[in-house]
Amino acid sequence: MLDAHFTAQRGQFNIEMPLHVEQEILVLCGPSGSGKTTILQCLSGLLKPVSGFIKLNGRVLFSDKEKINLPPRERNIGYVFQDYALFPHLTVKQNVTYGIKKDHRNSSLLDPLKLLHSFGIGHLAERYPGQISGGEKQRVALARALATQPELLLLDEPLCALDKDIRSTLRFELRKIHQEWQIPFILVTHDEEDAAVLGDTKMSLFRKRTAASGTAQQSTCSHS
Ligand SMILES: Nc1ncnc2c1ncn2[C@@H]1O[C@H](COP(=O)(O)OP(=O)(O)OP(=O)(O)O)[C@@H](O)[C@H]1O
Repeated sequence: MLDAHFTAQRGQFNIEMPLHVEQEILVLCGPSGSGKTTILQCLSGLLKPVSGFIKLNGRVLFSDKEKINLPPRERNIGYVFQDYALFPHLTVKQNVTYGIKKDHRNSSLLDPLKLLHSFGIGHLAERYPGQISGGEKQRVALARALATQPELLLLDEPLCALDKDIRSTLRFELRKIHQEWQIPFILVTHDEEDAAVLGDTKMSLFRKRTAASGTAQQSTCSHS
């Protein structure tokens, strides 16, 4: 379970974010620049919030009062980036193996090939990212993120680069993966259909101008 309430700042932009996510898919929606990526970056440890706290399954990841700010590698959070961020010089199998913690690499439970087969891409193990399609890259990125055995999975626009048919197949697969892994997912999307099909809960972000100069921006949110 994720429990968080923090504020963050990016230049003239600031946001206050209360979050409570059980084993569900929370969809974050909002216009461009409303702070969706900023929220994922704070949760994953790539950006330090200004104040507040972030707790995952009772473990404090960030707390300004307790002066705790765990680095990304100690947070146990999987992150699937918008452009998938696969290593182009590593094969599909090596990309997934990279996600497996060193002391688990010999465990049969986390066999990268088994993981690839469970995503229907076992036959692509020896190919490089430049030799596979967008939908296949998306599956590799998911397999790599889940290979770390995360307690929370963050997905930034995971389906945006894909065409309509593969998009609906992958929506269904994402829901299946979520049921199998039983961890909270936070998914950012601009797409109403993604939000409706994938989200157990939806949080909408809104931008408003706050400073007299009209340059400062603040985001607020509402749940549905
Ligand atoms: N490195 C940065 N320095 C200064 N301001 C930034 C930086 N990164 C983002 N911002 C600003 O922070 C605000 C929120 O950006 P963020 O990327 O979180 O929005 P988003 O909702 O994810 O947008 P999009 O849907 O376009 O990806 C925007 O106003 C943006 O201009």
